[in-house]
Amino acid sequence: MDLVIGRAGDREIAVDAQELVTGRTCIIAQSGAGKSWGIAVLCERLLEAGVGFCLIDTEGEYFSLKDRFSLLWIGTGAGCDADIRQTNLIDLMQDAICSRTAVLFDVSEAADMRGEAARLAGILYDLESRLKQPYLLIVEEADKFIPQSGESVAEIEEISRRGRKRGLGLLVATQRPSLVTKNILSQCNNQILGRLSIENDLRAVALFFASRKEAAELAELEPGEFFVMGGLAREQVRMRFGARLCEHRGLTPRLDAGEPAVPGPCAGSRKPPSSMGSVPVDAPCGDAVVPVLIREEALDIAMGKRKRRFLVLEPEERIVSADRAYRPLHRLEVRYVGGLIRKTTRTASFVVDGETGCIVEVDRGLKVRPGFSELLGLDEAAVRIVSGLANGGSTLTEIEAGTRLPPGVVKKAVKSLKMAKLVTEMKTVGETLVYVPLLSAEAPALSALRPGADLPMEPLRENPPAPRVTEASLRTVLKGLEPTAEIVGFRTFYYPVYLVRFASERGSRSLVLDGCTGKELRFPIP
Ligand SMILES: Nc1ncnc2c1ncn2[C@@H]1O[C@H](COP(=O)(O)OP(=O)(O)OP(=O)(O)O)[C@@H](O)[C@H]1O
Repeated sequence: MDLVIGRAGDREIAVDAQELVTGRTCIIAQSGAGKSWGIAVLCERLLEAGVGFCLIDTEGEYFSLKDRFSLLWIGTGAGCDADIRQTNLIDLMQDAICSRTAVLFDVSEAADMRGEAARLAGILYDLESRLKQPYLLIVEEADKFIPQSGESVAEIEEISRRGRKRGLGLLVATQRPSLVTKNILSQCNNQILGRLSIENDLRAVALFFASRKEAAELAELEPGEFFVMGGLAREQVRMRFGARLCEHRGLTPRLDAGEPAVPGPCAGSRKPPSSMGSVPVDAPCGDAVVPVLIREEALDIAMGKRKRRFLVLEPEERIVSADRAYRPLHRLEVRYVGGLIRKTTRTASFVVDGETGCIVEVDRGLKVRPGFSELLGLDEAAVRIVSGLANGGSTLTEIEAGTRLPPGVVKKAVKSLKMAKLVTEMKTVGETLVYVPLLSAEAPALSALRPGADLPMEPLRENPPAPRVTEASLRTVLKGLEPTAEIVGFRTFYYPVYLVRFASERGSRSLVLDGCTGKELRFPIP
């Protein structure tokens, strides 16, 4: 039996249901790349075909399947069909296997997630040793249950080794293959692989590809796109999972750019107003992008970036610290009048680093562009002058003509720009001085700025640093660049980074690692 799960161009892509249900499959992709969507599509197709499965739901994100299908929801919350702590799981699972009923085993609020998963896997294995009915166990967030370092749930390992003969298949999903035990990954004869960009993770799935070059193609995939490989499909294929029949509850929470920032206990001043008393430690302090990298991996990367002693006289660096921190980022929405031929009202949405004023492009990680960093702290006139200076330089009178600013204002602004080392007098033409800009990067045009991707967010429950760059300082810079610019949306969120400090006999240095990709982020020193 074939199950149509998606498309490659105009071709429908189907997987072999027998292989899916009784084989060993891994579905791997970084956060936001469409794993839960893909798993839900697989579940919907299995439900349509009347094939039994049990899904260990760690986030409580699959219960919308009940909107359309009949399945059993075992969990702890209100509305569940059976309570995970009170039900007779052996009888329930026996009935489910025999009647090919799908079961949602929701451990999202269970006190002991691993314990519950172990109990379920043990019961399934024992029942199937006797019943031998095709049935599939789906394990979301496999790194929690079968980690590479630390103890695996033995019952799940056993299913991966000996389940097939009993008709009991295993599908494991993870966003971090490097953190899942190789014992199980290497047993997966079917693979559904989506976008990955962390080097360790690409290395961990390289075993499924003929060459490193092929594996590197994973970094190019779009959300929703996967390679289907192994025995599942007739040939290795790059495809996109199809539409969902039920609502997708794992939707990435969107930052609402238009909403004004609510000054919470941690926004702006870090001290809560006295009337609020002390803030509980776990009170949310804002929205933070979900980190991907764990500290051990950040340390590995830091070790690789250490300066090593090759010559006797070269200093050897030591790692002094590597700590996770949250960097404030501002998402701005700006309205302005633009257009070369016909002037119309336009909007630009973009993200600015709250420490330096750099523009950050948010994709799967951050890309840092100089942006406004050199212009912060200048007044509107100085910004207009330095960003408008011709490369070959301008005289004071030409600046006046170009900016339409009065002579006194131009003189004062040029003086402040000289002090900030952002302009210099290059030459004299007769008696007249010519000023040239010293900006290391051109200020970006508003029309060139992009909003970037929405990354998965969670509430931040620790005190983040207060941003140095304020809405008011950005407003001044934007007005200088484009007099019609108005900020119509401003929201601060937090991005995970690792701050690594090295020391040697010659001094110390620091670097910032992206907490989602592990890449080094080069921010200018404020
Ligand atoms: N095949 C698809 N078609 C349309 N939209 C998709 C598809 N796959 C993913 N998306 C979009 O991408 C978003 C993220 O997908 P999903 O929730 O499946 O990510 P994920 O890999 O499970 O992330 P995480 O591991 O953080 O839970 C979805 O909310 C949906 O909007």
